Amino acid sequence: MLFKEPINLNLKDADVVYYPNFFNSELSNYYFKTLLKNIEWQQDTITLFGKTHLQPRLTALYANNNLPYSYSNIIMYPKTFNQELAQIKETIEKLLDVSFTSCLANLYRNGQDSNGWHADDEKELGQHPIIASVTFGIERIFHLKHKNESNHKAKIILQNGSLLVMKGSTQKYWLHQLPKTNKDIGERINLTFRIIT
Ligand SMILES: O=C(O)CCC(=O)C(=O)O
Ligand SMILES: [Fe+2]
Repeated sequence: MLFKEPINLNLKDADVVYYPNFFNSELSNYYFKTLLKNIEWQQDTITLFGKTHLQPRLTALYANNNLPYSYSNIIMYPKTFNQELAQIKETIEKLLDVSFTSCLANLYRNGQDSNGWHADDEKELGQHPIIASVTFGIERIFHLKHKNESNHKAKIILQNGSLLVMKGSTQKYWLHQLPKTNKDIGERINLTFRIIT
């Protein structure tokens, strides 16, 4: 394991830390290939302003409890962790000294797949949610913006094998997104470990 220095984004009203090479490239490539195959990817429909759309990415929910996760009019029911997800979860838990219950996985198939502006502030995540977000595969740009102060924003490239940790008041005061890109790029897997109670 390669624990390069973490980078604190030093955002106002937030606590966001980036670990560029949390997993080395060999292990990251192994996880990418295995998870692409082993995760039971699905594409849900979401309803926004009365109109139904396919979500612009594939998702899956895993957990060590049977609690569902609901957001944007979707309710997801978890599957039990497979071996790789359990291993990744444990590695991150050792670093952060927390126990996650759940993992919401995202598969961005190409540059046209995306994740719009949102905060992960659902009730079942609690008051100050900690979210550990891992990237495998093609790197993508990640945006953050303050909900009330438009001069506070950040952009970061989430590279293969990286870990981004958002905690404290981040979800209360900030939004984040993964925008589309017109670049002809391949797949990215994102794992967001969460505590759902
Ligand atoms: O793909 C990412 O890096 C972000 C995913 C995300 O924000 C989410 O699943 O809530
Ligand atoms: Fe999110």
